[in-house]
Amino acid sequence: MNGLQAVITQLMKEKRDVLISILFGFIAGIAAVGLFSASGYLISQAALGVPIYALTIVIATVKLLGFTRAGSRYVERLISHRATFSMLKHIRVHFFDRLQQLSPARLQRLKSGDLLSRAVNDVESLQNVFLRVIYPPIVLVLIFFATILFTAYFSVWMAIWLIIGLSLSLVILPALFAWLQSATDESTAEQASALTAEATDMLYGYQDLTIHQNMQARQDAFADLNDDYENAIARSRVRELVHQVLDGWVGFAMAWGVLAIGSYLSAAGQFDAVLLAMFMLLTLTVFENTSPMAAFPQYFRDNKQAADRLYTLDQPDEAGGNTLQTPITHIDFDHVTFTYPGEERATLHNVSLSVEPGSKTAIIGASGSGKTTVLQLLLKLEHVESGSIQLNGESIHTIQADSIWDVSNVVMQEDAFFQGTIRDNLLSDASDESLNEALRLAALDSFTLDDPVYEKGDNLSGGEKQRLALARVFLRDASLWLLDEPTSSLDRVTAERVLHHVYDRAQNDTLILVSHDLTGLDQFDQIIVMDHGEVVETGDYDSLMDKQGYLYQLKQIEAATL
Ligand SMILES: Nc1ncnc2c1ncn2[C@@H]1O[C@H](COP(=O)(O)OP(=O)(O)OP(=O)(O)O)[C@@H](O)[C@H]1O
Repeated sequence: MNGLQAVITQLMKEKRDVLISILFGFIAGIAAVGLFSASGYLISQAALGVPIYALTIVIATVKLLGFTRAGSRYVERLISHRATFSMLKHIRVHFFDRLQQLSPARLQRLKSGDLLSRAVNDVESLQNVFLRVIYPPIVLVLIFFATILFTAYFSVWMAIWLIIGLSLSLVILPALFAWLQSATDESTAEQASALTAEATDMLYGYQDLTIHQNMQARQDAFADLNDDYENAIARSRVRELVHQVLDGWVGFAMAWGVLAIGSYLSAAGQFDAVLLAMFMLLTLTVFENTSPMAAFPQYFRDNKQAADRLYTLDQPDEAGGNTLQTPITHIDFDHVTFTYPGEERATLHNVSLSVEPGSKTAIIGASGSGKTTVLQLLLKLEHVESGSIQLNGESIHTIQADSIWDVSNVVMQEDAFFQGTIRDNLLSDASDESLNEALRLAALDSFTLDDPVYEKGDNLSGGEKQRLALARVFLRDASLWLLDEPTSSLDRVTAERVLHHVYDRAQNDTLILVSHDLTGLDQFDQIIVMDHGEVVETGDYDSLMDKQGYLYQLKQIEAATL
């Protein structure tokens, strides 16, 4: 299902309102046509000196049509806007529902500004889907259809002439302008989104941009984007105006044509000349209704793109799978190759490794060698491209991601912190006593549970954030520990103290630690050395040192630089 179809599905939840507004839109439009036609007839008859009492019915009809037009227009506006706002509510609920189901990796990849733009601008712009894209052509076709039937009763030639005008106004001009638009520039929705993403980036990076004296360059880039956006809006408005003017000309040409056909036919005795004014005004009024079509191509395109952008999130992530019934014991990577979406270069090549139950594994290697990526694949934050990962002998594809998270104690390099208190950020409903104990184990005993935490943990140091993340895992009761450089910002004494507690708690559990630190590796059952996305060495500390391979060389370099 494409985006627009998905939006229409949400709109159809308000089917009753949609049908009522189309009905009243039609009544209002046809009443206007009737009003002006009857007025034209009245003028002709009055000019011919017909006594006023003979025109009472026509005068009453004109008045009635006037009231009908105003009343129907009011009902149509009320109901069509109610349908639109209800549709927006359904779209918002659906969007946030979908957002919650996205995998963290996919959510991470959406730039925050872009996401904001989808949630606000794209949803807002979809208010035009019914009011400016679906509703006008339907109502216009109905009005034209009724008018042409009425006209055909008096003159087939005039009806054919109106059909030509209808095709011009409803099909040819909108198609021409839609084509012109698609040939010239990208949609304003995309430009608005780029602008919001840039503004969000500038806001978040304000401090760094100022320190690195790069603010001016970013402001210039922002101003350029803003200019592009304003120019795109201006261009689309100009196109809309030109379309409107051409549409008006079509209306006038049609009215003159009707006059010419009517005059010719009445000279030939096939048409009553007293009806000429009526058909002139009928034509002018019916074509006046086509003015919303001038904005149709722009709205159609922008709404289609907004709907597509919003509903790309509807493409499901990999299907759920089974729940893990037992804690993870065996972990096996078999010739795993992985490339991040959108990247050309593979990050992991042919990685094979095995982790035994209850063992302690260290993954070491140069920065960028793919250590974190191994953990991300293991946590199903990213999906394996070729090769396989087996947990307890079962393919990771068939296991639900949250059932892996359930049995894991995870500290990643950048954990998220929230505005609130230390207690809130421990993400646990354990007793205060347990929370304080976790803080103590993480060497954060100088903090109280009620100490404030700012947005994104801005009032915490790098090391405090790491310790808070460790305190979170001390509060969990999982048997697989996945720690990605959990103490890299801590001084050596504090790091050793905290890690001591980790090893103590993980005594009988399986632990994988990603680290740059080459000290203490002899405590591990297995060391995996990675380089450029490959596993270059695996073994325990003594065997790797005896082998005098990568680890040995790294130790030599470390010794030489100390
Ligand atoms: N989300 C991402 N999108 C694209 N490329 C990525 C992404 N995350 C990491 N990479 C790239 O993948 C490679 C491996 O990254 P990874 O974080 O796994 O390395 P690492 O060994 O953990 O590095 P470090 O020790 O510096 O944390 C790097 O070249 C990095 O640029």
